[in-house]
Amino acid sequence: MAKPIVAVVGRPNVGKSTFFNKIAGKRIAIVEDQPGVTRDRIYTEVEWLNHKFTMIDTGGIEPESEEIIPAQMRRQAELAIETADVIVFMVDGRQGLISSDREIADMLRKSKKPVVLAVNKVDTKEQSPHYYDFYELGIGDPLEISSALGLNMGDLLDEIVKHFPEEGAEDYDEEVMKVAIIGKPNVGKSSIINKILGEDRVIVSDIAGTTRDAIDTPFTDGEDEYVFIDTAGIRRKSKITEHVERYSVIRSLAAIERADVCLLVVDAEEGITEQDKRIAGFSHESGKGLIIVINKWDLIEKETNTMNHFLKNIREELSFCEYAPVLFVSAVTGQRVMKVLEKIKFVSNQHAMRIPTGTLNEVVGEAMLLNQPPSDKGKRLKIFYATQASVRPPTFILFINDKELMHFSYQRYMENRIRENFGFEGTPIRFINREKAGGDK
Ligand SMILES: Nc1nc2c(ncn2[C@@H]2O[C@H](COP(=O)(O)OP(=O)(O)OP(=O)(O)O)[C@@H](O)[C@H]2O)c(=O)[nH]1
Ligand SMILES: Nc1nc2c(ncn2[C@@H]2O[C@H](COP(=O)(O)OP(=O)(O)OP(=O)(O)O)[C@@H](O)[C@H]2O)c(=O)[nH]1
Repeated sequence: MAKPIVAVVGRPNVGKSTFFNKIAGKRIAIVEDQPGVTRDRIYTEVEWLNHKFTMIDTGGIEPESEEIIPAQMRRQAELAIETADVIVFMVDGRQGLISSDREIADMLRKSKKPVVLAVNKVDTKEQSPHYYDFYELGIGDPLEISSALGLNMGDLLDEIVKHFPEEGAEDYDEEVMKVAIIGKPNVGKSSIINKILGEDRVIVSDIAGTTRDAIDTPFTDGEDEYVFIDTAGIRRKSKITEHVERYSVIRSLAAIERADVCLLVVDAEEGITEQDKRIAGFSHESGKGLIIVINKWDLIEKETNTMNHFLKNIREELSFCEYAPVLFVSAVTGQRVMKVLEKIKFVSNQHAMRIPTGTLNEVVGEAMLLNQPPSDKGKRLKIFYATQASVRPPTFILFINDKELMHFSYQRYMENRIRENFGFEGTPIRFINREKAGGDK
């Protein structure tokens, strides 16, 4: 099930960043510490009452000129409408209702997306003098909060999670391979899609009962069913160029959430950029399969080892996702483009692979014999038992004597042993360490 996305919108200065930081800084925000992952405050992972979701910050509007603000605000609201499952619309309880609030409210209402109206800067127990005015916006009951003081955050989060899609409300059948094609503008995403679709593949135009058909591209290849997620922006003929990098990253995040496998397309001439690292990092943290596609390979002058040099550089720049296969393609000449589909199918299978418990424990046991678990103050780490708890991504539970003794490097070693034995190419692997009660300590 795709993790829901929540976006916060509102005019400048109502307190969106303060709110975001409050939520992100709280204990409810879980951010795994993975070395090498570029992070900034475009998104944060939140867990509330057993609901996990991604909250995105559509970002500050540069107060360049009075005219530019409404246009940017509209763009922000549009982006939230396109990408989010629930929108938090924030207004200022001190300043009260102003015309640009109405303008955003109109857009949100028309979108029919669930919207939670947050009246911010209510720092005391007293109601905002403007409280009842906000009913005029036609978005239901306003909820008063103070982002600065962290008041009523729980009520707001309760309200947000109430609007999430039902568990199991999936867009597509289990066997459909959901693929997000991500990457910077102009790297050749649509050229690759068109090349793949151009060959003998059937584009399925009518998938009944989904609202997603306008933005996705489902197709079949023989028996195999695929869907390219959120291709509307990519395939649109006349494109509105996404000037703000943040917006294009947010769009990628939304596509990644809904996908199983991500195809990160990179321009060979440009190499890996900060933006590529950011979205690859998100794919990794979201536990998706990942394939790196170096496109425009026709433009590179090749000497001996050119490919190896590239590969080395990619591994350095994207060290946290060494598992991702790399393909060198040209959408223009068609070189190796058909390998892309093959790889998607392969990675999708790896992502969903299950290892029988017996076999897994043989490998874990052997790994412990080859390289003794670490010890501290005379106490040695013991792994009693391992089991694969879930797929997509493959997640292993290790029953151990003491969590303190499990070091990152040993976990890494275990991961490598598991990969050597079973593959898992293209997918991240997760471990959960669980102390075994009453175990032999
Ligand atoms: N009193 C009070 N002030 C707040 C509260 N939340 C935010 N502020 C203040 O409001 C101002 C604007 O807050 P920001 O979080 O930067 O607002 P924003 O909506 O992100 O603004 P942009 O980035 O310009 O879109 C800052 O001076 C905050 O300190 C609150 O709950 N109470
Ligand atoms: N030489 C060469 N040019 C390519 C290749 N793939 C794409 N291009 C060119 O690169 C430009 C951008 O290609 P698009 O497919 O539109 O890129 P995109 O990533 O979909 O771009 P956005 O939709 O803006 O994100 C076009 O002029 C393509 O003809 C390639 O493999 N080799």
